[in-house]
Amino acid sequence: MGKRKPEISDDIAGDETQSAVLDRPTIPPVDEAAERAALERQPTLTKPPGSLGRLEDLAVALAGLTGDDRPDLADATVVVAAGDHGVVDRGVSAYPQAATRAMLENFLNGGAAVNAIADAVGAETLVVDAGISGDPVPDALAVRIGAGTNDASRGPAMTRSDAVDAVEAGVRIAASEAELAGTDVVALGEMGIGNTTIASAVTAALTDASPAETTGYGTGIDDDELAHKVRVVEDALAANGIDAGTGDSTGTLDAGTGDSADTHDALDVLARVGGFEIGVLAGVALGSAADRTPVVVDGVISGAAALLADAIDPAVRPYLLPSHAGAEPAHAIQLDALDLEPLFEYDLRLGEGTGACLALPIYRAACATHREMATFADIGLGRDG
Ligand SMILES: Cc1cc2ncn([C@H]3O[C@H](COP(=O)(O)O)[C@@H](O)[C@H]3O)c2cc1C
Ligand SMILES: O=C(O)c1cccnc1
Repeated sequence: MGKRKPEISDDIAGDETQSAVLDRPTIPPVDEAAERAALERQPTLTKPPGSLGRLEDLAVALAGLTGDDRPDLADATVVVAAGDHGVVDRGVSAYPQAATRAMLENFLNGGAAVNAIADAVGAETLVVDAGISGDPVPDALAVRIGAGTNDASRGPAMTRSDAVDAVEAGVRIAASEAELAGTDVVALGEMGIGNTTIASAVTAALTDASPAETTGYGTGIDDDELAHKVRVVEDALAANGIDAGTGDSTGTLDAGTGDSADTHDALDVLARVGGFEIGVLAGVALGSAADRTPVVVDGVISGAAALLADAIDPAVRPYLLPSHAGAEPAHAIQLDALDLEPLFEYDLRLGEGTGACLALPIYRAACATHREMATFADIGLGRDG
């Protein structure tokens, strides 16, 4: 068919299956016995049945996924993964790329919004350099896949082996005693100028939504810039042989690399239109789920990571927990695709893990009521008095 190979890497569209190339542990199914025990405990607690609303459902779900019929989410960590994006060359953000590095340093100094919210809700912050441009930032956990990705609007953002490395780095962070192992709940956060463009492209590649439906204002561009950003997302899909808005792999060849993508292969999508921090967060989600640790999704970028994790292994799905409904249009599309009902809407459009951290007190309260409340038997009260 006269295809040319992608310029960046010949192995990017390799025919290995995802499970064959990714080194990661198996994700266990939900523990039905723990879930049943929690469900049976709920009506014994000193409140009219159902009166704690969704907190009751959350407690039962958390029992099933942690395998503990009285779950406790005492130790929480927000993982803030940073990466840079070549697509910023196309003028898609209101801010310069230098903001990624400056904010990474800000996270390490405790000065960002996510630091303040994590402190307020009692969560640790783990700052990860997944591949920002320039030199490594001292004190960040360095799993640098590269110094920023290539411009996805002109061809693959990274090689397939970079995509595998990014996801595996996240899996290792989840398994590491020094980092996430032993944490009761993980919140996903990120930083990377240009990454709402990338999240929009990933969402259009993995769902049936079009770039016009998945693309939003990000850090605050104007309407003309938004129209341009939509075109850049369209370019990214076209340059990578991804049919926009079909959620399907394409037979149509693009003008750019001449190679068609397999949108059923999440690693291929990550390689072509993704980012290093998004791959690392997908790996954190897969690795945490393998450990029965719930993973709270934040805004549109961690939402893209969650979509990728789910496409790599649908067994991750029960471990993904929603937080807020964000302002970026792709976010609602992602949550819908993952069947996640947001807990609240607070007009957040920041990322970093801020919304995911804000949700932690709700999840903790669901567990605390379930675990700590007295039963009707304890207080000697029956329905009939
Ligand atoms: C100072 C500052 C702090 C941030 N914290 C998160 N983001 C958010 O904005 C970026 C994505 O938006 P876009 O795609 O429009 O560049 C990401 O870094 C995201 O985490 C920030 C952005 C800025 C400028
Ligand atoms: O909704 C988000 O997560 C978001 C929006 C704008 C910029 N960064 C993140």
